Amino acid sequence: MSGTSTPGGAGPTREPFGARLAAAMAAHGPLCVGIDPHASLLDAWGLPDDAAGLRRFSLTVMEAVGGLVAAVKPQAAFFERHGSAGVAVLEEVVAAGRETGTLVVVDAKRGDIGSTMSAYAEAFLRDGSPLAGDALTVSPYLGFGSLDPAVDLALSSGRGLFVLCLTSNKEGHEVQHARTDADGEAGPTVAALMASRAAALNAGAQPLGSVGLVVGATVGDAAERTGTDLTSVNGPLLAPGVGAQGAGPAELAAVFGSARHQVLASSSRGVLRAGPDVASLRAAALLAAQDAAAALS
Ligand SMILES: O=c1ccn([C@@H]2O[C@H](COP(=O)(O)O)[C@@H](O)[C@H]2O)c(=O)[nH]1
Repeated sequence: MSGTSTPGGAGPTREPFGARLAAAMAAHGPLCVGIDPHASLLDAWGLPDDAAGLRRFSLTVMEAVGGLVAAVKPQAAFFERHGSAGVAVLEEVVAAGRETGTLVVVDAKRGDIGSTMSAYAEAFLRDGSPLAGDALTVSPYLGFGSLDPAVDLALSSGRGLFVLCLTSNKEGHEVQHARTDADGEAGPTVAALMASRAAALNAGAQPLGSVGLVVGATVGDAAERTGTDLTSVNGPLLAPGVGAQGAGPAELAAVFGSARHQVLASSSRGVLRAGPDVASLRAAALLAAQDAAAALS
């Protein structure tokens, strides 16, 4: 992560995440490459399913796409399944993002009661923590307010959040399309409420706020059906589901409509299957970035 020291040694300062992401998307296109070292991908790359294989895989992806795309998104689960040695590799990926000037969204989907959320925030959003990238995915299903410690630390450290809103999986609607209760009356849907909470935090930010949402590229007309106003969020929209989950340029354009300029499309397996050859990975990432840019322009 880029940062400069403030005069007087008050610690690093950096542009807000929303501004840094907008600049990265303008420079490299609206693509995030997911780093999801599935056991099957390690095998396909001729690597062992252990921490050494994980490290070779992840650093090869960083060699291929570092400095080339707007962001990378390591999926924490695939690192955690290798224990502490895997978490150490995740730390190396975060450091490689910083060194190559590529934004790192740590996809850990953390969410808990506020007192515990503070500890997650310190792990993933605090200056000096080896797991702190540029942004973190968080789950608001203990209530949006339970995320306050993460919101506070993200905003004060120039980092960002992506709050789950309309996820790409087929089961998400059970929770996200449900109606909330507002003083005994049917209130907005859960997704619409999450979006309005993010919008409140991003009010007035230019060019984009730092509290984004996760909205899958696979969700069709769900934003419209749930009354979720994506444009008013004034923050980035992380759109997984591109590639392996079946979404492509047509789906990106249809799902996001007038909010398309806020979108950071995300593809993991769709790019990673081109490996282990670095040039092939790079070509796959560039093609995905061009497709996303054309769909979202
Ligand atoms: O709604 C969501 C939220 C997160 N994800 C994550 O994105 C990647 C998708 O990987 P692909 O290989 O491109 O399918 C993965 O890490 C998911 O956990 C999501 O898919 N949907």
